[in-house]
Amino acid sequence: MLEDTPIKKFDANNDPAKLARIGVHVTKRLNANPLVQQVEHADAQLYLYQGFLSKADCKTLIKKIDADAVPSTLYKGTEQAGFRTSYSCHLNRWDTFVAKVEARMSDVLGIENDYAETMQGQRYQVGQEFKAHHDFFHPSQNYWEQEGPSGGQRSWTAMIFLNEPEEGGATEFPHLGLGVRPQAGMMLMWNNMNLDGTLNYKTLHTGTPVAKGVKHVITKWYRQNNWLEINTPKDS
Ligand SMILES: O=C(O)CCC(=O)C(=O)O
Ligand SMILES: [Fe+2]
Repeated sequence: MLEDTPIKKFDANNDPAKLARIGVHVTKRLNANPLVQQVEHADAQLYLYQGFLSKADCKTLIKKIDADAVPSTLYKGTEQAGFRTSYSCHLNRWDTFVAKVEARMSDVLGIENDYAETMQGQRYQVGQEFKAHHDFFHPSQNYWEQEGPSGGQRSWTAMIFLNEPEEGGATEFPHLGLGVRPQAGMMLMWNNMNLDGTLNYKTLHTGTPVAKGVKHVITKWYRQNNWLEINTPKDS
C-alpha cells in the first residue's frame, strides 16, 4: 500500500484544518438526516442512503454511461495493467438531468456542488474490477503537482449504485472489514480523511470483480477547495 513520506512543510492544498472542518460539517449534516444510515465503525465515517435514486433515474444514468463509456484511466505515474478494468465516462454537469442529481447529492452532504470534480459514470462487466486504492491524493506522487493546485485534496466520496449484478461487484473496505453489496439507487458516502483532517489510510477500498451480470455506478469526489471555480477558464 502506498504510504506518503510525511509532508515537511505546510501544503495549502492539503490542509488538515480545512479538511477537518469539512469532515465535521458533513458528518453533522448526515447524522441529522433520518434517511441516512451510518455504518458504525471506529476508524472511518461511512454512510448509506437507500433508495436515493428511483429505478427510472438509475436507468437514465445507465443509458448515458453506456453511450459514452470508454476504458477507465488512472492518474499519470500510477498506471498499472489490470488495476481498473471498467469502462467510464464523465457526466456533463450542465446537462439538466445530471445537474439535478448532483444538486440532490451535494445537498445531502451539505457541500457546495462546485467543490466536486466532474462526476464519473462507470460500468463493470464480468471480470472487471477496480483494485484496492484510496480516493484521496497521495501528495508524494507526481500527479499531486498538477492535482494539488487544481482543487486540493479530495475530502468525501459519494457513490451511487445504479443496478445489481447477480454475483460479485461489492465495494469492499479491507481494513475496515466492510463490504457493501450494490443495491440499485443506494448512495454510499465516506470521508477519505480522519476527523482531524489527516489522510485516512483505512479507507482503502476496491470495486471487486463482477462475477455475473453488470454493475453501473456513479462516483463523485469532493475537493478541499472550489474545484469548478479553479478549473473554469477565466475567459468563459
Ligand atoms: O465501483 C466500486 O465499487 C468502487 C469505485 C471506486 O472506488 C471509485 O470510483 O473510486
Ligand atoms: Fe475509489
